[in-house]
Amino acid sequence: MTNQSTIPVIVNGAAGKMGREVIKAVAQAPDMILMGALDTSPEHQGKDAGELAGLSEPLEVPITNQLEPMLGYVAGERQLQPGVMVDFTHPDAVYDNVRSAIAYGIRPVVGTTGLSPEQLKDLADFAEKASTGCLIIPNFSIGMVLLQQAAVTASQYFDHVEIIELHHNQKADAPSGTAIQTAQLLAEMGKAFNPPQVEETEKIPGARGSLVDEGIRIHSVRLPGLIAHQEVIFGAAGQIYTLRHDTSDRSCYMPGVLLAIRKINQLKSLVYGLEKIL
Ligand SMILES: NC(=O)C1=CN([C@@H]2O[C@H](COP(=O)(O)OP(=O)(O)OC[C@H]3O[C@@H](n4cnc5c(N)ncnc54)[C@H](OP(=O)(O)O)[C@@H]3O)[C@@H](O)[C@H]2O)C=CC1
Ligand SMILES: O=C(O)C1=N[C@H](C(=O)O)C[C@H](O)C1
Repeated sequence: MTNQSTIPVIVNGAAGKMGREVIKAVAQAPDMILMGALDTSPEHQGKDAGELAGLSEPLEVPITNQLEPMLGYVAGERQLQPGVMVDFTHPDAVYDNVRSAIAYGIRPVVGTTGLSPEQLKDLADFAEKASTGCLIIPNFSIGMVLLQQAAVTASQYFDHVEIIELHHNQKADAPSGTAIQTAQLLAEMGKAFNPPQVEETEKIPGARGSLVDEGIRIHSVRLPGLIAHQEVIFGAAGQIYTLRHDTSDRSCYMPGVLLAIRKINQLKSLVYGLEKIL
């Protein structure tokens, strides 16, 4: 049953690991309706999004790869709230998807990682000009927001820190979007970390991980059996302080995704990070 406060949602990447979770969460949300399910994978075209997501009843929403007609269809719906596109696709696709959605007046809620700083800046300019909300959220779990807050606090007292992120081996991008965001948050503290203690030589390139903001290093592990995990390790004379977040099920991201869908119509520009809308 829909009414004027119902939010129409398109899920992009609907056949993927995250897309299927989002389909289930949206289908169960009383204030949302799934209006479109997009995915480019040929083997899933035409399948019912609900059945693919493991729901007991079909949602009568077939998977399609036709992004622009879908955006136009939802943009033309005048009896409901403005449309939202949730994107969990691929680092190579997300930039174009977001531009297209904004061009149609559909608000993007983006979980896909791997956007470059230049792409992020360009999308921020585009959203600003269109006066359209756009949420880019590297990690939708509350546990990661809390870990990052604890890391920012610890960084006031520790000068040495390294980040290890561990993920399943189907992940396309490295380092993870979350690790990059964590390093950025620490870098915003305005100090240089890890002052060199000796002259280091990497005997094998990459042995010391990737050097990102303000001297912070990120190490990426990819293994079957993992889902998504991150450690931020602070060191000082005689002590180690380790923060760790582990996910055991992708449902952990759904409260954050639903919150973003509900909040995005209050925004008129691009906002980066779940912590900004909590
Ligand atoms: N922000 C967060 O909290 C989280 C973010 N992520 C991120 O979300 C993204 C997706 O992750 P995950 O679900 O695990 O990945 P999957 O590979 O399981 O799913 C992605 C799906 O998108 C499809 N796809 C690829 N390109 C397009 C396109 N142009 N248009 C529509 N569909 C497309 C893929 O099809 P095919 O397989 O045929 O390529 C696949 O079905 C990653 O960037 C990941 O890092 C993941 C978890 C949490
Ligand atoms: O690919 C994943 O799985 C995840 N990707 C995001 C990232 O790159 O940070 C979020 C989470 O780590 C899971």
